[in-house]
Amino acid sequence: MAATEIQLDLPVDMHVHVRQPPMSSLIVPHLALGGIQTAYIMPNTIPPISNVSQCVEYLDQLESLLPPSSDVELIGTLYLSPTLTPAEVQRAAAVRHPKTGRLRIGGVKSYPRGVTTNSDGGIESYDVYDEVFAEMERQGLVLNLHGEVPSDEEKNITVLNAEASFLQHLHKLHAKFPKLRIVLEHATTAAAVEAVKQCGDTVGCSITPHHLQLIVDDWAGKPVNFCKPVAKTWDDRKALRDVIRSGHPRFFLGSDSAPHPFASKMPSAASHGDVQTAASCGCAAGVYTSPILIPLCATLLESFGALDRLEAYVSTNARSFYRLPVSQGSAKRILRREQTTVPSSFTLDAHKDKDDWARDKAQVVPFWAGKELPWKIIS
Ligand SMILES: NC(=O)N[C@@H](CC(=O)O)C(=O)O
Repeated sequence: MAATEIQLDLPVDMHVHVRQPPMSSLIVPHLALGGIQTAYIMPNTIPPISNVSQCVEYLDQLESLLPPSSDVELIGTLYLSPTLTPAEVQRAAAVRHPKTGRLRIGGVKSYPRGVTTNSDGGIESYDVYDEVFAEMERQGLVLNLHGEVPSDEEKNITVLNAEASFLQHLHKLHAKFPKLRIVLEHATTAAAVEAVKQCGDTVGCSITPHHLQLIVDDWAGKPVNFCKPVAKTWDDRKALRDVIRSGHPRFFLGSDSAPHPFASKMPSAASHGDVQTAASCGCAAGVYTSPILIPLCATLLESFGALDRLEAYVSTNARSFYRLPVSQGSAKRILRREQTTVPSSFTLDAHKDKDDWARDKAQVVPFWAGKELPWKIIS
C-alpha cells in the first residue's frame, strides 16, 4: 500500500538564491514553507558577496526576515573573485553564529564569467586561485562549482554542451586538491553524473528537482522553465533519476531555486507594450521552487519509484557530505498525502494592489504553478 505519511530528517537545501531587499522579504519565509531547515545561500547578489564582512551582514539581514517561529538556519557562501585571499578564507572558516555557535560560512562559489545571472565578475581561469583552494582545503571550506564553460564558436560550445565541456576542470581540480571538498552544482547530464562517480569521496554533486523533470523541450519557448544549466535530454534526465534512485551518498538536493520577477522572465511583460523593447530583451535564467520544495521532491521521486530515497536526497546525504549535524531527537519534517495546488504566483505585499506593470516586477511565478501536488508538509 502507498505510504500516507513520511517522516524525514530535517531537510537541507544546499544551493538556494534568496536575493536582496525588497525581493528577499518575499523569498526568505518561503524556505520554511517549502520544508527546509538548513539553507545554503548563494552569493550572486548585486554586488556579489565577496568577503566575510559582506557575508555576515547579508546573513544578519536575511535572518531578520525569518518568521519568529522558524527553525531555519542559513549558511553563507563567498563569491570566488580576485579579492578572495587565503587570509580571507581563514577568517571565513572561523566565523560562528553568535547564538548557535555553528559554522556560518560553508564554502566558496565559483561562477565562470558570463554563464548565468550576475556572473559578470566570475572567473576565467582556475589556476590563479591555487593558493585560495589550498587554504580552503586546509580550513575545510567547500568549493561549489557552477559547472559550465562560456559559449565559444571556435570550440563549438553552446548551452547544450557547456556542462560536458566543463568536466575536465572538475577532474583537474580534484587531482590537484584531493582533500578539498568540491560540489559540482546542479548537474544536468549523464556525463556529469559519471564524472562525479569517478571522483573520490571529497567530490559531491547537487541535483535540482526541476532537472529531475524537465528536458530541452520543456524550456524551449517556455520561459518559466528556463534556467542555467539548461535541462538536457531524456537520457540525461534518466541518469539523474537513476543516481537518486540508487541512493548514491554523494548526490543530494541543491534546489537552485532562483526567483526572478515575472517581468524579467517574460519579455512581453517587461516591454510593457513596447514592441522594440520586447524584441531586444532576454529571459532571466532561473526556476523558482522554494515554497513547494519538499512536497515537489516527494512527488517527483515517487513518480520514478524512488520515494524510499527521499530522506537521503533531501537531508542525510548532504548532511554527511557537508558535516552538518543530523536532526536532534524527535525533530522531523512530516509529509502527509494530501492534495494541494501550487499557487499561480507570489507577490510582495506592498505591490499586491498596484497596476499590472508594477506588480509584474514584484511577482514571482513558481515551478508547476497551478498544478496539484499530492504531498503536503504538516509539521
Ligand atoms: N540557475 C539559474 O538559472 N540562475 C541562477 C544562477 C545560477 O545558479 O546559475 C540565478 O541566480 O538566477
